[in-house]
Amino acid sequence: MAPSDAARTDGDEVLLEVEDLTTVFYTDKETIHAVDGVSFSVAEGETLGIVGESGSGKSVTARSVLGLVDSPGVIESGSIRYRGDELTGGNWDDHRGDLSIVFQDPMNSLNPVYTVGNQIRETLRIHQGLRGTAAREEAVRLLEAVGIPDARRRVNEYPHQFSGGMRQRAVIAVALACDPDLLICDEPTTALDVTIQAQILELLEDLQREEDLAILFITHDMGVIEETADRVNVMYAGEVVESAAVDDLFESPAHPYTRGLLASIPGRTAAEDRLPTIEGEVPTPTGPPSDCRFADRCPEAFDACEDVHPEHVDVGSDHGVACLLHEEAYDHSPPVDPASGSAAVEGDAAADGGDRP
Ligand SMILES: Nc1ncnc2c1ncn2[C@@H]1O[C@H](COP(=O)(O)OP(=O)(O)OP(=O)(O)O)[C@@H](O)[C@H]1O
Ligand code: NI
Repeated sequence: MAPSDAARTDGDEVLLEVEDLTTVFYTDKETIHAVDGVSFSVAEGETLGIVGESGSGKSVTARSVLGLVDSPGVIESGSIRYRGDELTGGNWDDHRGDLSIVFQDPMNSLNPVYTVGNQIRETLRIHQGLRGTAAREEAVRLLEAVGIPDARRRVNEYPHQFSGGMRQRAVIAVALACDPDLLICDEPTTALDVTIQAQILELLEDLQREEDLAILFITHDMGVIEETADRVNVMYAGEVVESAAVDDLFESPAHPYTRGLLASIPGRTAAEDRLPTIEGEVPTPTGPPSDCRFADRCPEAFDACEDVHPEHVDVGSDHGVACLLHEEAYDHSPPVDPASGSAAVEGDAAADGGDRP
């Protein structure tokens, strides 16, 4: 049994299971381990967030899951299973419509020379075999479902006649036309202004409920994670460095990188005019890891962090972290055993012989 099976406690069926996924780009200059030993699973109807700075491997993870990694990239090892079926090795075609993706830039996802309705109907034809009136009606229904007013008229318009927010809604309608069980959203709101962003997030939430979708939600924004995700993977330089339920992660972040990302959310720190940011940037992972890839930016790093690659350890129920601060052999944190901690305080108080009134 895979560790992720054992860790899952709810009754929902596991839809997507990624295990030890490694995706490598062999460029002329270097070998980039863009995704390096990543494991996670998504249950039916769940939203799993993937968060991390630019270059951490979020999009390559998404493209790997969809079988869209192109040369010079290859899925080097690992397993991607959809409802138990292995997808790696070229078996994506059996599940093409089951997984669907919404990218960041709606203008690149829509073809400017076809009407929005045309593009939805084409997807309906390929993935659901719908044609003629049935396809036309379903296209209108989908545009209504994603909140486009006057859908019956607008279905005949071209992408450039839509505003940015409406275009992203149209892209989501195209993605839904596959009738997917899992929707992968790769920074779907990053190109939109804040108000529109909030509306799209709300739409995704509604759709998830109504269409019983699981969502893999990719963003660099912890604030968006808080609003959308049930569970979250924090990625850094190709690796998942922490994973937990969202509430858990926000209450007790275990990785210094996670704490850094959380500190950059507006409103969570006292000095709101100058948000703390993590100095430096994500390194390009050019070989198998021999250290903690975050060590040189980490405020809590110690010597061993430069020589030892941290393994995932459990720090709570369904809460894992890869950081030497949490490996016993390298324990640099103060004693955490609450029982012995309180016993020591009582002992001291008794020995002091009544300092307190
Ligand atoms: N086609 C490619 N050829 C070579 N390297 C690539 C290619 N695509 C991605 N990479 C590398 O893989 C690593 C991860 O990239 P990825 O796009 O997944 O990051 P990301 O987390 O999605 O970042 P962003 O927030 O900027 O979208 C980066 O080092 C990137 O340079
Ligand atoms: Ni990306």
